[in-house]
Formats: sequence, C-alpha cells, structure tokens
Amino acid sequence: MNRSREAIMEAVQAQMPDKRWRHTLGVMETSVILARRFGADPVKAELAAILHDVCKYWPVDKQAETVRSDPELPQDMLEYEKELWHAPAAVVVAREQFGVNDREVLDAILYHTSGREKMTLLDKIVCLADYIEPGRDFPAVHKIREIAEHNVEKALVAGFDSTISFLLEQGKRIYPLTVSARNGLLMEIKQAGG
Ligand SMILES: Nc1ncnc2c1ncn2[C@@H]1O[C@H](COP(=O)(O)OP(=O)(O)O)[C@@H](O)[C@H]1O
Repeated sequence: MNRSREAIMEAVQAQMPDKRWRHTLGVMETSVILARRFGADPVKAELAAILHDVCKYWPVDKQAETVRSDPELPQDMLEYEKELWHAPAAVVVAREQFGVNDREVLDAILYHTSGREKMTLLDKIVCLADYIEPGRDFPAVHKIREIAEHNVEKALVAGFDSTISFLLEQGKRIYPLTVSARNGLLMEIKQAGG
C-alpha cells in the first residue's frame, strides 16, 4: 500500500533544495497533462513524477550503493555519467520507503533519464515531462513543447537528440540505452506513418 500522496510529497520535498522541488512540481503537473492528452493513467504518471528525483541530491556514493543493493537494477548505468544514477536509486526508495510496487510506475522512474528500447506510454510521458516542465529552459525546449502538443514519440526523440548532442559536445560517453530508446521511437514513428 502506498503512503498517501501528501505524505510522499512532504518526504520528497525534504530531500531536495527548493529549486529542485519546484522542478518536481512542474514534472508532476506536466505528467498529468501529458497522461490525459495521450491516454495514460494520470495517477500513475503523477506518482512516478513525485518520486523521480528523490535521490538527485544524495551524495553520489550513496546513490551508487543504493543501486548496487538491488542486482535486478541495470548495474551498467554505474559505468556511465553520475547524472544517470539517481533514477535507479529512486526505484529502491519508492519501493522500500514508500511502498510503491506498481511495475509501470517503478519502470517510469527507472528510465526517466535514459529511456529504454521499448518505452511504455508511461515511461515516455514522465521522461518527456522532465524535459518540458514549465521551469525548463534550454535551446530546444520551445520546439519540443510544440511537438508535445500532438506527438509524444516525436517530442521525446527531439529531447534525446538534445541530450545526445550535449554529450557529444562535451566529449562524454553515451549510455547506449538512450540510443536504443531513440531508435525504438523512430521505428514507432515510421510504423505510424511518419
Ligand atoms: N544516455 C546518456 N548517457 C550519459 N549521460 C546521460 C545520458 N542521458 C542523460 N545523461 C546525463 O543526464 C543529464 C540529464 O539528467 P536529468 O535526470 O534529466 O537531470 P536534470 O533533471 O538535472 O536535467 C544529462 O545532461 C546528461 O549529463
């Protein structure tokens, strides 16, 4: 049984600075809008959004240790950018501290930064909401918001493109699941007629 929405929100807020909490509120609001727009469960989308960044401000060693505590989580994320680690760590917290057992919600939390090859609609919504919530400001965000008015897959490809470009510019390694996610979305777009 989940703890109540308010209790979870209060506990999450206590673990991050105000700016990140405002981002979380933005991701919650945007996830609900996108869920209604594209036909996902808004309650599940909001719950994943509340918890998606719960570990973002933990010391990275604690994030890594938390990921290692569950061998079923993708351990290979730990070989890539530290920015990826808070996502699998949040799955452990969601389950163990907040009693969240819904696989769909846990997966949307797990893949909210990297994406994955066969993204569920809920995965797509939370990942896209993280890119376009009202507080976000990066070069491609206006364009991605526009696309998100009508096509979740195309908007998410544009989001991944901006992350991949950023990583290329910085000369950083790209966690391959994001490339698989982008390829999978492009196939879906093609199959739907472009
Ligand atoms: N496939 C990837 N490979 C390596 N690093 C990645 C990948 N995808 C995302 N990242 C890193 O994660 C960051 C975004 O993480 P995110 O959880 O959205 O953080 P924030 O909410 O602070 O923007 C990117 O800027 C990049 O550094």
